[in-house]
Amino acid sequence: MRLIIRDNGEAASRYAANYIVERINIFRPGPTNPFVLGLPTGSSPEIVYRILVEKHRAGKVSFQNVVTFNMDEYIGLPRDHPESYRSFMHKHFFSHIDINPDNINMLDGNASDLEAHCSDYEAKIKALGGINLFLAGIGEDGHIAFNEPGSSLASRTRVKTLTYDTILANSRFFGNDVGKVPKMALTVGVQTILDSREVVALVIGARKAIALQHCIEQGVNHMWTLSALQLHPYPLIVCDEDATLELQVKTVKYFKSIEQVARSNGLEQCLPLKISTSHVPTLHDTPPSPAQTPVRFRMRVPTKAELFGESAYTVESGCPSPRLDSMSARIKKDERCPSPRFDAMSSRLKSDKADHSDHDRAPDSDSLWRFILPLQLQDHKDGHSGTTD
Ligand SMILES: N[C@@H]1[C@@H](O)[C@H](O)[C@@H](COP(=O)(O)O)O[C@@H]1O
Repeated sequence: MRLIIRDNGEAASRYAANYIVERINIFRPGPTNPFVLGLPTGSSPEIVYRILVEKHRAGKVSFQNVVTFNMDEYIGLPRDHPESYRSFMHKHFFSHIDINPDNINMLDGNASDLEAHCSDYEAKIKALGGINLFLAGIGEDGHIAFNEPGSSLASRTRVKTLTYDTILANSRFFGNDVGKVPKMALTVGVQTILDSREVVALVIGARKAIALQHCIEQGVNHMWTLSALQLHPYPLIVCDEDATLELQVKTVKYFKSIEQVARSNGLEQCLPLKISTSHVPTLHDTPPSPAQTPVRFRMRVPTKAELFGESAYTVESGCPSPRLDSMSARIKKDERCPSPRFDAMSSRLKSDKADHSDHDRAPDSDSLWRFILPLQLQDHKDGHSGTTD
């Protein structure tokens, strides 16, 4: 996960726009090799579109060989309604750039067969070889596109009923009249987004802070579908300071330090020039051998000694591999916290072996099995089959 934090929405949007321009230009798209770009709507990406248009006018980028797929569209709203996402895209972006109209793909919320339309949309993305970069927008409830809380993380383009939260949030575009906001929409699925080679999510404003916190500091959860980005190999979140309000200080500092350290080493936080696969790795994949990995992806992994210094190792007899010690072993005994909890825990650990540092050691495999086996036996006794509902 890469998190880029900028002072305000304008600066965050500029970063995202520059990033998109760079990715298109590096790709060098042509008529038979188009760059496939996923696009959002909403107030957040408006500045990105403005900057992309400026860059296009300045001759910095062409969209002639770019094919676009929009994320979502309301169902039942007339195509030319000012709040349809089709109108939004033409107003803010398509009518100002050199894109070939045939290369614009938008979901049609008035299609006669919505389900067939959604399958065709997926098929078209696939036929083009997948999406190179999906610029994603998120909602206050953590939805990505219109994948509302509870959406399957394996979902694809489909019909979706909007939550009351989303209807309420979007009523600002409909004269604050909740009754005028469509209750259903078409949206690409979470898996459609995860299949893209890169995802850049734009998170602007304090009202998105809780969603960002769930996405970054908590686990993957279908109630915050943005969090599915944790499963993507190249997710980039670009946000403003306000959106970080619910993050821990150490989280913000860490992500800022990643960017600073990379830059001080002459690197930007950027990806390999071309990402050649849209396959999202799973735990079942066999990792490629170094010989199979193209040179441009190969990175030398620093040794533990380089990262932590030699003193951070303890070598135990009978265990030839060096092992990192724990923080507590580096604190002198008389500086250790004398709290009853610490004492109770350490005395329980001490009972196994006299040496006080024992609790820093990983349990040997025998003791692990002693712990795991009774649980497994218990499972069988209770008739657990190991399957889930
Ligand atoms: N379906 C759209 C989303 O695709 C978009 O990301 C979101 C954010 O909108 P805003 O940027 O106005 O908060 O709005 C709607 O809910």
